Parts: sequence; structure tokens; C-alpha cells
Amino acid sequence: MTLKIALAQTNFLVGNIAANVDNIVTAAHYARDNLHADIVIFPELCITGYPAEDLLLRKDFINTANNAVYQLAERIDGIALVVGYPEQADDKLYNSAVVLHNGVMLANYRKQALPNYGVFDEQRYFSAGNQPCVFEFNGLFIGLALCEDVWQAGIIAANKQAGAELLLALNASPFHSGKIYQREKTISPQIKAAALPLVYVNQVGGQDELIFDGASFVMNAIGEVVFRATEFTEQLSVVEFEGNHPLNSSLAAPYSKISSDYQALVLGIKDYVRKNGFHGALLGLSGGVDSALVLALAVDALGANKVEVVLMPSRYTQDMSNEDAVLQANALGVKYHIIPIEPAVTAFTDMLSVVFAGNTHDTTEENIQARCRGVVLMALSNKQGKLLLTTGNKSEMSVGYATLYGDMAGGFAPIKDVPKLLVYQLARYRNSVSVVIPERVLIRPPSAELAPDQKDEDSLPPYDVLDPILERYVEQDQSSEDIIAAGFRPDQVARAISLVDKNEYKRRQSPPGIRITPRAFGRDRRYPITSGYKGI
Ligand SMILES: Nc1ncnc2c1ncn2[C@@H]1O[C@H](COP(=O)(O)OP(=O)(O)OC[C@H]2O[C@@H]([n+]3cccc(C(=O)O)c3)[C@H](O)[C@@H]2O)[C@@H](O)[C@H]1O
Ligand SMILES: Nc1ncnc2c1ncn2[C@@H]1O[C@H](COP(=O)(O)OP(=O)(O)OP(=O)(O)O)[C@@H](O)[C@H]1O
Ligand SMILES: NC(=O)CC[C@H](N)C(=O)O
Repeated sequence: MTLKIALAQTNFLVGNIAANVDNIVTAAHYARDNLHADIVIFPELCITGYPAEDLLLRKDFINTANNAVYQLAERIDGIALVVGYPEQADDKLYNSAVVLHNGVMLANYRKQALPNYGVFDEQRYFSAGNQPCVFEFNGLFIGLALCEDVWQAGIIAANKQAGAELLLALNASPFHSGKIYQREKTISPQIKAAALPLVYVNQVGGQDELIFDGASFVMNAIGEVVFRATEFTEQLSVVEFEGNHPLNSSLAAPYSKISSDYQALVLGIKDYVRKNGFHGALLGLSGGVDSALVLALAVDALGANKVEVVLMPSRYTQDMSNEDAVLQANALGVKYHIIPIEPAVTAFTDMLSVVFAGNTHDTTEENIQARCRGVVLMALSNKQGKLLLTTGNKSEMSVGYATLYGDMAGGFAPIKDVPKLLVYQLARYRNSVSVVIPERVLIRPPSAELAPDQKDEDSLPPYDVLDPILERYVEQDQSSEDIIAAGFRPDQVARAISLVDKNEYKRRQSPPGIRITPRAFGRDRRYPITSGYKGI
């Protein structure tokens, strides 16, 4: 007996239930008519999009989502449909998967393992189910699982014990670097132990700071991947089963870390701009590597005609910065404007001269320059409906090396979870595809150019020291003693840690950005601003 199962790796808009239902209907009809599938599986909570956050606390929203299940049952026949939705039952809400076939509900499963760590907050909204759900379809016994269920020991085995011969998993599994192989490695031993083949369907798309990479797969009973979808794109594919044995199917090219990171950032920008209704994006292009990378990502995400840049030289801007910025704008074919900030800086300096008389120059004057640029860029954003992208990287966000309401002004911060060393690697990776960033941008020492001959390394440890310290302290929660014991200089560890501790206030005011590491600032690392804790 053969069975064709379609995997609908789809991109949903959180909160737009009507659009999501239409999307499901279109994909189901395609799977039925063009792929001749018997069953089509969608991602976890696809009716609402994931994560719908506190929309899930609204009764009107939940009612609409539950009604949508009935609409789907009426609108689709000739193919079984497996979708995820927030199920209202009595006074409880469950994260559920329902199987619909020719107007009949064949099964309804309630997620048992509700993740509540890292970026996940499911126990805020959902009650947990307490049993597996196995249904019969064309003579085959099929179990259902929802995302975290297949990460927790026991639930896969419990499906087997309940009689399942095949397991369908609906997922909303966000990306971070290396996550794809982590998924397969975590799940494969359990599948092998239970000898229970698995169809794993993940959603794709950007949702505020989270990126969902897709990369859906099918595993046979010995835990081998026999089908692997592409990452970061929508894909509707079909895998054929003889009984419960998946036949070998297509395998997407192996994923590489640097290319996955790059694509995650591109998709994050693309979906934030598209889903929030912007006409495009703009940024300040300085001739430095951060804005160079953000520009390359934005163009790859939106196309050159949707992106524009502004060069805003000051008295400290070196000629080579302007030259390199123009070279890059031309290489990518984006429109650029040159708006020197000197008149605005002079106006502010004059306005403040009486009050500041007798004070020495310090970061105040540096920040005025960054803020003048912020005002220009936000004016362009207001006028043109383009999203202002900020260019701060994770190293800078960690230590507060950015100006509030200056270069931090903007709507979206694409590289705020990309450490500086990775900024360089991503820029080089992009140039290996086609050269868009001038070589000089990649080799000159980083500088804020807010004071004469300024270099980042005058005030910060060199990035090849700073980044590993930050990774240990921020992402791995290591103590200063652990970091020093690993061979780092005590003074540099102390400087880095005290800056991280001190700058939570700044990070809270930064725009949202794309998460690509296992721990980003934001949903993932929630520290008090007002705090007596000292990491050093
Ligand atoms: N706990 C707290 N809660 C709320 N607000 C707090 C605060 N502590 C200070 N503040 C406020 O924040 C102000 C200090 O922050 P802010 O005004 O941003 O200024 P600040 O952090 O003092 O200076 C910005 C630093 O970033 C560097 N920078 C700027 C621009 C670009 C780059 C680059 O290379 O990309 C580097 C610049 O060289 C300078 O070292 C204080 O004057 C105060 O108003
Ligand atoms: N001369 C400039 N023209 C346009 N934008 C600028 C200019 N200088 C700074 N900016 C904007 O402010 C951001 C912070 O710039 P700055 O040079 O201070 O820091 P950076 O971290 O070295 O960034 P980059 O590597 O892009 O230069 C830049 O990425 C850019 O968006
Ligand atoms: N939505 C979920 O349950 C996701 C949790 C899971 N461990 C993952 O990241 O893949």
C-alpha cells in the first residue's frame, strides 16, 4: 500500500488568520492536484502563526482561530489535512494538531511538552496534553507530535507503544547557527530506538527577532534522513511511503554554517520589511564594515531598487570612507545621497556653547554627530516609508558602543546578534559569491570616526579578544573566574564584563533584530536594568 505525504514548509503571517487559512487551502489544493498527495502536513500553530505571543490571551482571536478549523474542514476535500491551532476546550487552551479529512475530524492531539526556556514561553498560554494520539489512515496507524514533543525523551516511544507505525511532527523550530544539525542529531536516536519513521515539517520565515529556517525532513525507522527540504524558502514537497517505509527522496544540498547565517539575516530583513508594509529600507553608509554588510544583506533581501543609502561625512570622516561607500553603492546599484552633517553639528554646538562654556570636549560632542545622522535618516524614513536599518553588531550592543538616539535610531537592527568577527566572515562570504564590498573596508581598522584618528581598539579590547570573552559571558553564562582561567587577561575580562553589565539600559532601547546565535539579547536574555549584580 503506498501513501504520499506532502510537507508544506510554509511562511505564515502571525495574527492574520484569514490569510493563513487561504494559504493553507491553496497549498492543500496544490498538494492534492499536482503532487497527488494523500495527506498534507503544515507547521505547528499555522492557523495563527508562531509565536502569536499575547494575542493568544485574547478571546476574540482564539474564537476566530477555532472557527478557522471548521472552515478548513468545509473548504478542503480529497486530501487529509494536518494543521496546528490553539484549541479552546472548556476554560483551557491547548497547543493542538488536528487531522481533517473530507469534512470529518479524524484526530485531535494536544501538545504534551510545552517549552518554556530560551525564546519559548508556551506555559504562559497553554495547558499540556497528557496522552499520545494515534489515528488510522488507509490502514496505517499514525501518531502526532508537536515540536518540543520530539526533543523530550519518552514521547516518541510512547507513540510507538500506543500503536503508531509512523509519526507526523508539526514544528515551529527557530533557527540559530547550527540548529539544523542539532535537530537531526537530537531526534534521530529516539526515532531509531523506537523504530518509528518520522515526517518533520517546520515553518519558514521571519517573525520579529526569530527566523524559522524550514529545513523539514523525513527520517526512516533507523533514523536516517531520506528527504531534506531546502532551508529559508517555502517548499511544498511530497514523499512516498510503502507502508510506513519512506522511499528515498531528494536531499537539499548540505547546509553550511556561514551560508545559513547569511540567508537567515537576508530572510529576516525581507520578512520584516514585507510583513510590516514598508516600501523598502535605508541606512547610513559610512565606509565601515558594519554598514557595508547591512547594505549587502538589504540588497539581497529586497533588491537594489528598494534600498537607498546616505553618506553623511563630518570633519572626522576620512576621504577613503566616502570613496569606499560610493564604490559599494555603485557595485550594488543602489541610489545614494551625500548629506554632510557639518551644518547641523555646528548649529547644535553653537546652541549649546553658552551652557557648555568651560567644559572639555568628550563623548557628548561625539554623540551629537551620531544624533545628527539619526535625525537625517529618520526624516528620510518618515518621508519615504522606508525602514531605517541600524548597523550595530553584537559586540557593540554588548558593551554599549553605540549612541542612543544616534546610530541606534531606527526600526530594525539586522546584525545586532552578529559578533564583529562574524561580521567580517559574513562580508567575506558575500564577496566570495560576487564582490560587493571593497577590500579596503575589510582590512582597515574599525573606527567610529567621531573624533580625530579614533579607533575602536582605543576604548575596547581587540575584537579577537573581546568576542570570545563576550560569547563566554553572554551566551554561556561563564563567570569571570572561568573566563580568566581559560586564558584571557584579567583586565580585559573585567573591562568587557563591566561594560556588558552597565549597558542593559541601552540594549533595551535598541530596535529589535535578528537572532542567529543560541542566545541573543531580547527574548533570550532578560536581565534587569536596575541591578546590583556585578559579574566582576
Ligand atoms: N541606567 C541607565 N538608564 C537609562 N539611561 C541611562 C542609564 N545610564 C546612562 N543613561 C543615559 O545614557 C546616556 C549615555 O548613553 P549615550 O548617550 O548613548 O552615550 P555614551 O554611551 O556615553 O557614548 C556612546 C559611546 O559609543 C561610541 N560609539 C558611538 C557611535 C557609534 C559607535 C560605533 O563605533 O559604532 C561608537 C562612542 O564613541 C561612545 O564611546 C547618559 O548620558 C544617560 O542619559
Ligand atoms: N560618514 C557617515 N555616513 C553615513 N553614515 C554614517 C557615517 N558615519 C557613521 N554612520 C552611520 O553610523 C553607523 C555607526 O558608524 P560608526 O562608523 O560610528 O561605527 P562602526 O561600528 O565602525 O560602523 P561601520 O563599520 O559601518 O562604520 C554606521 O554604520 C552608519 O550607519
Ligand atoms: N515550538 C517548539 O516547541 C520548539 C521547541 C524545540 N526544542 C525547537 O527549538 O525546535
